[in-house]
Amino acid sequence: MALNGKSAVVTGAAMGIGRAITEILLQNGAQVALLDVNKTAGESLMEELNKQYGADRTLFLSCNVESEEQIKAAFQKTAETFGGIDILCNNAGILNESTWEKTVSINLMGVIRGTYLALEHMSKLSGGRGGVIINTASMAGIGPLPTCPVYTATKSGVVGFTRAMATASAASGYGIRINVLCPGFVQTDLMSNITTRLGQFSHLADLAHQLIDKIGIIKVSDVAECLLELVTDDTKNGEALMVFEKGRQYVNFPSFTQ
Ligand SMILES: NC(=O)C1=CN([C@@H]2O[C@H](COP(=O)(O)OP(=O)(O)OC[C@H]3O[C@@H](n4cnc5c(N)ncnc54)[C@H](O)[C@@H]3O)[C@@H](O)[C@H]2O)C=CC1
Ligand SMILES: CCC(=O)/C=C/C=C\C[C@@H](O)/C=C/C=C/C=C\[C@@H](O)CCCC(=O)O
Repeated sequence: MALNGKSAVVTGAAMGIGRAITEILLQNGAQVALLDVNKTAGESLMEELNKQYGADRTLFLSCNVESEEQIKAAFQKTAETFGGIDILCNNAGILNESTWEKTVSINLMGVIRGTYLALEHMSKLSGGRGGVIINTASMAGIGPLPTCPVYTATKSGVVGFTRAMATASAASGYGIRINVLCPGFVQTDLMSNITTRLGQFSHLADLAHQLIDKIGIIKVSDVAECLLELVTDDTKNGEALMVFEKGRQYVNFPSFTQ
């Protein structure tokens, strides 16, 4: 998919990986709707991006991915402003084992909600022009983290949901490719004060730091470059792309029918 003139939606766009995804999409010619629950950060970033890329290329919409109503309204506004939706990046997520129900609500249910609502705008079966959906999971969705079991569960769920939806989309004729991004440890706010985020597993903080030291920490731009590959390579559907200090690697899952 060439990005010139395409319209994208990025959730959790105001900071971290979502900001990097937004910027690489803009750099490659797309128009981007930035959705985030943090209105202050989102509006500030939009003003910065308007100066760099032009006011007609970005739109900030305050949106909590836990709310069906807010996502629905944001997608409708995006479609009205940009003339449709071609790309969705379900990126918003948190890490907090103390508020594990909220972690599930945002990380997994938010991705499912965004994907299903996007079908109404993107699927060729409902008048859309097809496109691509990229869900941000984590390497924790492939190699479980004992320090944050619920976070791990949400990311494993995003991997499984994405792969199932990719097959469903191909079989249904939606015209939508669906892939999942699995970063390792990335230098963002989510990585700050890790111990406080581990809840009842905070006694495993030393193990957490050992894992981080072993796996290494990458930059948000490393993740954004992988997202660009999954968006632009039309052969990619149902793929899980890991990215960590050793580089990028597609996950080879077992096949039971070939
Ligand atoms: N930082 C890391 O090491 C890794 C992060 N990830 C995933 O990448 C995604 C982005 O994380 P980071 O950029 O690291 O975090 P971050 O904390 O820097 O940014 C997350 C963004 O999402 C927004 N957000 C949070 N809850 C929201 C909600 N309910 N509705 C809308 N927006 C919401 C925040 O306001 C923030 O702007 C998350 O899904 C995270 O699980 C995956 C692998 C590694
Ligand atoms: C481990 C400390 C912790 O809980 C912090 C997590 C912080 C960032 C978010 C998360 O998405 C990053 C995950 C990175 C995981 C990388 C490697 C694991 O899959 C290895 C699992 C253990 C193993 O297989 O040795």
